[in-house]
Amino acid sequence: MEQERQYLAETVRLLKLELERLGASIDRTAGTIQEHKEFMWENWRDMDAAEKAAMRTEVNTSVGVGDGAVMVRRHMERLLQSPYFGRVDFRRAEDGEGKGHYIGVHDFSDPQTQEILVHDWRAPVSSLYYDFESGAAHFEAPAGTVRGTITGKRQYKVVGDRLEYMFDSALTIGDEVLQRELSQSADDKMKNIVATIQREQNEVIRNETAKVLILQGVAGSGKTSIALHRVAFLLYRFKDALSSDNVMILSPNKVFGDYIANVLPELGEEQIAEIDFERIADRYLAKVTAFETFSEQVVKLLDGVDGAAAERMSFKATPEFVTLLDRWLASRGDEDFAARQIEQRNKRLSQDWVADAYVASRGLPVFARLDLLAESAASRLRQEVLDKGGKWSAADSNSIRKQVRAMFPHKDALSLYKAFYQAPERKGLFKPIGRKKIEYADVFPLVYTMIKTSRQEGYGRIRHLLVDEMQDYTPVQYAVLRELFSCKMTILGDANQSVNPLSSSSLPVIRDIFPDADCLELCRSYRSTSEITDFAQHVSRNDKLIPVERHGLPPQVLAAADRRAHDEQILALVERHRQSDYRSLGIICKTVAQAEQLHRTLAAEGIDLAFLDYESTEFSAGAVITSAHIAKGLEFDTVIAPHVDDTNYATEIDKGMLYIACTRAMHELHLTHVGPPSRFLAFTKEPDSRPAAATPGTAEISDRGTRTPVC
Ligand SMILES: Nc1ncnc2c1ncn2[C@@H]1O[C@H](COP(=O)(O)OP(=O)(O)OP(=O)(O)O)[C@@H](O)[C@H]1O
Repeated sequence: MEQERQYLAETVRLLKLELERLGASIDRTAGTIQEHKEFMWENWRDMDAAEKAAMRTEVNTSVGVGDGAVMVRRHMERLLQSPYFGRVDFRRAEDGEGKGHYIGVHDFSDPQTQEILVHDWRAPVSSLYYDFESGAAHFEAPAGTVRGTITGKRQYKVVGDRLEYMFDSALTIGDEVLQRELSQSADDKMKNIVATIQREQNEVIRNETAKVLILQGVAGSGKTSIALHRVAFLLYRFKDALSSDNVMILSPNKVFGDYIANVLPELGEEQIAEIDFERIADRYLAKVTAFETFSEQVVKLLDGVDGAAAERMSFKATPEFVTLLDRWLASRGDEDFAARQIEQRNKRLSQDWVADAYVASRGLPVFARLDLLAESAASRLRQEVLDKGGKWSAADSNSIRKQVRAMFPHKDALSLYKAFYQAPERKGLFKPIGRKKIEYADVFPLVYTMIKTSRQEGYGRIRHLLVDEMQDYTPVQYAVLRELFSCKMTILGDANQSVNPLSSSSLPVIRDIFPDADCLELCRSYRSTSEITDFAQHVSRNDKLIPVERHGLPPQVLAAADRRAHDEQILALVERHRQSDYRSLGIICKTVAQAEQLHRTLAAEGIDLAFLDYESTEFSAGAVITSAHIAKGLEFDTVIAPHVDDTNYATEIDKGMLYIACTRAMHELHLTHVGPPSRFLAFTKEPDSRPAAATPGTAEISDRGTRTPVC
């Protein structure tokens, strides 16, 4: 113990010294930059081009050095908050040398001796901590595999220079610390989990080779956390080739983007850019057509769609649809183009010349071929006219472009896409909303048509794309992603949490789209108490799910005589939450409209709640009211699911929403209804299937390691 205290005290002392040194060095660099700038302002006129260029380079170099030092200072400051969280004692087989390796969020070495005092959790040696129990172990160092024996593993909770507790854990990363972490109140934003990453999660984080990695994980298995830790790992591992500017996350909505925004900065990395499918659609369709959004489609679905609309959605949500559209588009260029003579200012290009010129560009998208043909025809005729002393104007080139366009019956990608539905077997499967707006189901088929028929700029600078909520995207959306992002991808989601069963993708379908992908699965669920997980499992069963044992109050399903009594019940639950130690509360309704109405009712009673709808961009901590769709990916200490009446939750889509709402709860779940409860809660009336009552607030800790209480 004394040894541990000394190690911590020495590490903190050196960290503080290093911070001071860095501060002074940053000040000096800032001074140098300022001097250079002043010199430049004063002497700019007298400097020649070479001197100016040299000066600029010098300033840029100083700025680069300063930025680097600022970044290291940030890391040191972060380490000072908690210098390390783990230690692994490893004896190398090669020379029998044994050493304790301390692990924290960043590397830190003694500036004098260069001895590593803390290893970054992403460093090769740190994988020992996550991947092995006591006994034989190995890790991949740059020079090759290092083999040896783990003689001990220890976990710490260090705050500043105080050792709050530590555990010796011979086996996996101790349940004790994990239990403590999971029992805590939800943070305002998603937090990092470096201290308790589990082995199966580490495998996902440290996979360096997959071009595409598909991660299927049950609700609460840490998919999103793990994907963000994976980004941090890749940025560390490939720091020379990859920067945060090259990584992007495709997230379901802006609220979710805000919720996860802290994880990478907490891990010492810059935030990565975020995008959603709506922004992609907007980028390509803004000047083409108005379109229904995903959220509008969800609202429509929850209100109930007719059979024809369901058929249109399902048809466009299959891999076969992509193949069909692809084939049809590929043959348009040859089958629908009719070469004709071009004539301008009494000069002609024969039909054969046109046909040959068009054939020469085979392989390019059809509208690019037409543009190329028009350009070469105009250039040729222009030359002939000018050679004879004539004049050529922009109007002549335009006229040629028109003549060429007239050889292809489709004006643009939209009319081409509409023509796809003129085939008798597809009649009625395209139905615009009014005259100018297309349904959501047509949005990505149209974007795909645009990409396949004309040159479109993609996202070339992105080298790694994270795709969250993979089950909510259709094969044609993946086809669009493949065209726009020719980079590595981490694709994650849960087939059990689809928002729209009519147009979602199952794991096998996604696997077929990326046949070379590495597929990994996370089955342990960490978020909720065993009682809540068991309850949610009765709503929608997933046999693969393994709950992490942690106990709390059984979920309550509360009946109310009428609407007024129902709202009073919610008021009482909100009050109860206020009196508790829990911080965050999510009131999760089926739809945004229901959330809005209840928000108004509760506001009239003086309850202050943050209302999140599709326009919201920020995740507010504390008490929130929203819909299940928007709550996807979020979590709360306490969840209240109002109006779980059978009329409200009756369809498969409703069931999905109920499951999402229940699985957002970490510690407490309450459901309220008027009239008969939803059919999906019928199990609550069968005594045998109810989760066993547990003592509130007790956490079942399986005692794997020896506990050394400190302080
Ligand atoms: N190894 C771990 N140590 C501590 N906490 C963990 C660990 N793994 C996951 N968690 C916690 O479990 C919760 C769920 O994580 P996350 O939101 O990443 O899961 P998810 O699989 O994306 O969930 P969902 O699909 O249900 O939205 C978070 O509170 C996260 O901090």
